Amino acid sequence: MTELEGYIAAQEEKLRVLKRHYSEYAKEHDEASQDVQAYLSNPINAYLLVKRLTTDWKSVESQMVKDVGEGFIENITNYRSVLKFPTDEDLNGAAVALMRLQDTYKLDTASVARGELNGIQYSTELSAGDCFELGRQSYNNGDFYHTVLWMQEALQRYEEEYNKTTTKSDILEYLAFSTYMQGNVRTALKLTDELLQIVPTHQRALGNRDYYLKDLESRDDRKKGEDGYGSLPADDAKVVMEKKPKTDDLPERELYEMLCRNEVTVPVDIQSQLKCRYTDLGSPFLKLARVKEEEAYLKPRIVIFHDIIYDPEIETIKRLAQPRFRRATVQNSETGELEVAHYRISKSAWLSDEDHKHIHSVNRRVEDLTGLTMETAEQLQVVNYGIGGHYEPHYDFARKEEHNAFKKLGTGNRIATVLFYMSDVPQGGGTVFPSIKVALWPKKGSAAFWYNLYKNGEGDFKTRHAACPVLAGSKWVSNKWIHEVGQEFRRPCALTND
Ligand SMILES: O=C(O)CCC(=O)C(=O)O
Ligand SMILES: [Fe+2]
Repeated sequence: MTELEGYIAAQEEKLRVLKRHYSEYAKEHDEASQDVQAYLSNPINAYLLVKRLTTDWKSVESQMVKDVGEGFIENITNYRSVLKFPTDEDLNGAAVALMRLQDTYKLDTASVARGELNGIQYSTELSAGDCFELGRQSYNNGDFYHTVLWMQEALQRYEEEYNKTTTKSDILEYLAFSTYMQGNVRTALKLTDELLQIVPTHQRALGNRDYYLKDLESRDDRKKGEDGYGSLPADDAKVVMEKKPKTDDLPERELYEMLCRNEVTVPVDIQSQLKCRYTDLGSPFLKLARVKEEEAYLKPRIVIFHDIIYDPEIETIKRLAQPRFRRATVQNSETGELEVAHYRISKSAWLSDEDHKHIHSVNRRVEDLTGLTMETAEQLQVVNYGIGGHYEPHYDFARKEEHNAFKKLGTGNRIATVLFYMSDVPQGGGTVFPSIKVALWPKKGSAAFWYNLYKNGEGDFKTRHAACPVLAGSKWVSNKWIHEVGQEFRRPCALTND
């Protein structure tokens, strides 16, 4: 901002000098043109005219070519090497996050454009240009469903805008083609005609119009029993249509999203069996400091410990994690390699006992709560989800077919998970278990605990869970993943699941 302000001031100064020169020229020109002969017969005028067209004019020219931006651009470039500016990829990520929120929480486009999320007014409105950019990002991702929604919104806002922030022809071009890709040829044709009324020579629109007309004809022919499918125009052929929603994961997906919207709850007959209690969990250490334990489900047993991690500890964890944050990764089930994935969007870092006495206390507490050894546990994983951050349904344990998972560690599979909530989340951000219809809502200071494996070592598929997208606020959690090795006497194994 400082550089831009400085640049504007320098540019204004340049224009001020040029304007002063101009008005001098204009004044003299007016006077001279009344009677050129008389004007030039005055030797002083003659001298001044020559001067104005030589040294003075050189100064005007040099002012005109002077690049006042150079120094400011240089400063901005220097800043960029120190401050990390967002990239085009970040812009795309932010747009995708908005679409994810829109889908998961069933937000209608007009409300989002008004800056309203689930009835709560958060931000300023989006301009037609802002909506257009969201549409354009969706288009570049091959997501024509959202392109149509956002281009329609852009169009509506464009009509109402006094200071136009985009052009109608640009909106129409994207809207028409995406409408076609969504399978609506007639509307695409209508929109293209509208575009051609504004820009009659628009080459792509003319080409698309012919194409849509042929497509319509061939559809009519097909109806008459003839064959032939249209193909895409060459320059658009690379865009592959993504159908929404994907059908293969529909049931779980649907449940997951419904749980995130708090539309599903645990069946009443199960709910009625759930208890909460103060307990020492059989730990001598907790005898004098019993914990608040609340059951969230029985098979598998999922419990919440309330007020189990303290604010000073949370502050330490956040402070230590922040500089170490990297984009969260997931393990490729075939290669065992860690990689970034669209289905897990967050930042994460690992903290160990040695990092701070608070980390040691937290780990010790996990041991007391669970009765399991921390000898083979992973370090504490700190995770921060921003707006739209999420983790789609997954298991914490490795499946049999994942041969490379956890092998290097030599500590067996992830027997149990303790998930600490280190922030409240104003909207969204639940931890949900689709197959048992459980939703846990983050509450600063509490923790969830469950076994991922049965006593016979088999994975419990009902523990499949997800972190819902954060709709408002920032979500902080810590994972403590406990492993099998060393638990032989603490959680003796059994021959069967139950
Ligand atoms: O953040 C959550 O609510 C769940 C996180 C989770 O499942 C994981 O990190 O494995
Ligand atoms: Fe998980």
